[in-house]
Amino acid sequence: MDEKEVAELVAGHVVDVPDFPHAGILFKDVTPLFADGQAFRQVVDAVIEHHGRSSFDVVAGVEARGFLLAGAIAYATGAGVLAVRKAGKLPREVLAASYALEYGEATLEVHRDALEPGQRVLVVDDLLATGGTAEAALSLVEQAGGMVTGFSVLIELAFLNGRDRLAPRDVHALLTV
Ligand SMILES: O=P(O)(O)OC[C@H]1O[C@H](OP(=O)(O)OP(=O)(O)O)[C@H](O)[C@@H]1O
Ligand SMILES: Nc1ncnc2[nH]cnc12
Repeated sequence: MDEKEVAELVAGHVVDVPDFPHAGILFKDVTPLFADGQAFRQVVDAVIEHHGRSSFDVVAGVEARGFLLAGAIAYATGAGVLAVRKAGKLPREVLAASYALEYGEATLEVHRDALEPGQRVLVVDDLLATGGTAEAALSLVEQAGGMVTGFSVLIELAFLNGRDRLAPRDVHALLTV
C-alpha cells in the first residue's frame, strides 16, 4: 500500500467521539483499527517499511495504546519491546520524565537498566497531540542510553503542533488530520 492508501485505511477505521474525555475534545478512537486484523497488519507493516526492519533493536511503546503497536512491530521484526510506563508501575529503579497535561501533570518511567548503551530504538504511539507524551518518552529512551532511530504514530493532530515540540526529530504519522 502507498502512503495515501495507508492514510485512508487509518482514517476509515478511526471513530471521532466528541466531548471525550472532556468537553471540547474530539477523541480519535482507534480501537476499530486494532480490532481489524487485516488493517492492523497493514499499519504494522507500513511502520516497519517506513523505517526499515533492520533500523532498530528495540521498539518502545508508550502506555497504553502504544503498547499494542510496539508489541506487534517487535514481534514482526525480532526486536525487543520496551514498555514506557505510567508512573508507579515498574518495580525497580526507574528514570522518570514528567510533562504538562491539559489539567495537571503526568509522568512516564522506564527501568534505568532497560537499554544497553547505544541500542537503537523505534518509539511508537497511537497518536501525537501536543507532543508532551512523545517528548517525555523520547527523552527517557535517551536518558536510558538508547539512540532513537525513529518515531511513528498512527495519527497526528496537526493543529496542536506536537511535531514542533519534537523538532529536530523526524515524526512519521500514518495519518495527519
Ligand atoms: O501528544 P499528547 O498531547 O501528549 O497526547 C498524546 C497521548 O495521549 C494519549 O495517551 P493517554 O495516556 O491519554 O491514553 P492511553 O493510556 O489510553 O494511551 C495517546 O495514547 C498519546 O500517548
Ligand atoms: N484527541 C485525542 N484523541 C485520542 N487520544 C488523544 N490523546 C490526546 N488527545 C487525543
